[in-house]
Amino acid sequence: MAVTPVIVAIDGPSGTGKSSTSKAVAARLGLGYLDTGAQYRAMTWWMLANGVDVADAAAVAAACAKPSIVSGTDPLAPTITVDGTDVAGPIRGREVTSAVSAVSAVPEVRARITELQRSLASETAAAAGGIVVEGRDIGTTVLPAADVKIFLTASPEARAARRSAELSGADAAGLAATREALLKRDAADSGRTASPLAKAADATEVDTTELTLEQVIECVVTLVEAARRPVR
Ligand SMILES: Nc1ncnc2c1ncn2[C@@H]1O[C@H](COP(=O)(O)OP(=O)(O)OP(=O)(O)O)[C@@H](O)[C@H]1O
Ligand SMILES: Nc1ccn([C@@H]2O[C@H](COP(=O)(O)O)[C@@H](O)[C@H]2O)c(=O)n1
Repeated sequence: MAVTPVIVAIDGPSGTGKSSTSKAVAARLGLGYLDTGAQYRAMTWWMLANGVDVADAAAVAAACAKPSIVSGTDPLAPTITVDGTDVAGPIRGREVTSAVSAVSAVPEVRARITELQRSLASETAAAAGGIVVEGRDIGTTVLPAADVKIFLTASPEARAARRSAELSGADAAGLAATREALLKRDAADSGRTASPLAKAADATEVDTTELTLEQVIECVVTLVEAARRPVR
């Protein structure tokens, strides 16, 4: 049975499992995948690489039209380039992670990246039969007409433990520091004026604290399959 393209928005705070879940759901259902956080990180990487003071919102706004940010939407091999350079590794570094909330709070940055996201989402959805887009404001602002909206949550302790597990040898002090850094970024992302991190009124909230990643993936796949409509 032919089905219409499905648009899936997955939002939530840091470390709730958005990327892992979105990639797996997209791969399982044969859909495209867009990591919008990677786009804000790529913009931040470019600002830092070009000596723009990320605390100066006017300077960030004046420069944000310059970089060419290109995202690949294959969930099995997502890519991100800036002016043709592969930045998938550098955008995960500590310097970018510390600066990204300041850059993403600038309205001109959001306007530019939101436009990129909308056009990529519609092109990819048409070509691949749908797309899973993950971020902070997808269900509220970027794609408010998405067919499925999910808001993932988890306790700060669970999120910090998951992040620390990625770093071998993380101790109790490291865990506490990771927890504080996650909460600081969430507070900045939720507190900004322009398109803050928020649950859309019509999103389904999934608390992943006590769930395995596989259980979260199953839950989202079930919601997406229920929303897919046959072509008339
Ligand atoms: N339900 C789960 N149970 C255990 N570990 C999980 C679960 N979901 C995700 N993880 C692990 O938690 C870590 C963070 O997950 P992920 O990167 O998907 O989160 P995120 O919400 O995309 O984070 P960020 O917003 O910071 O990019 C990863 O190591 C992932 O494997
Ligand atoms: N839709 C989005 C997605 C992300 N951000 C900002 O980017 C930061 C990094 O996101 P990760 O998912 O890679 O951790 C995030 O902290 C936000 O500042 C955003 O504003 N909107």
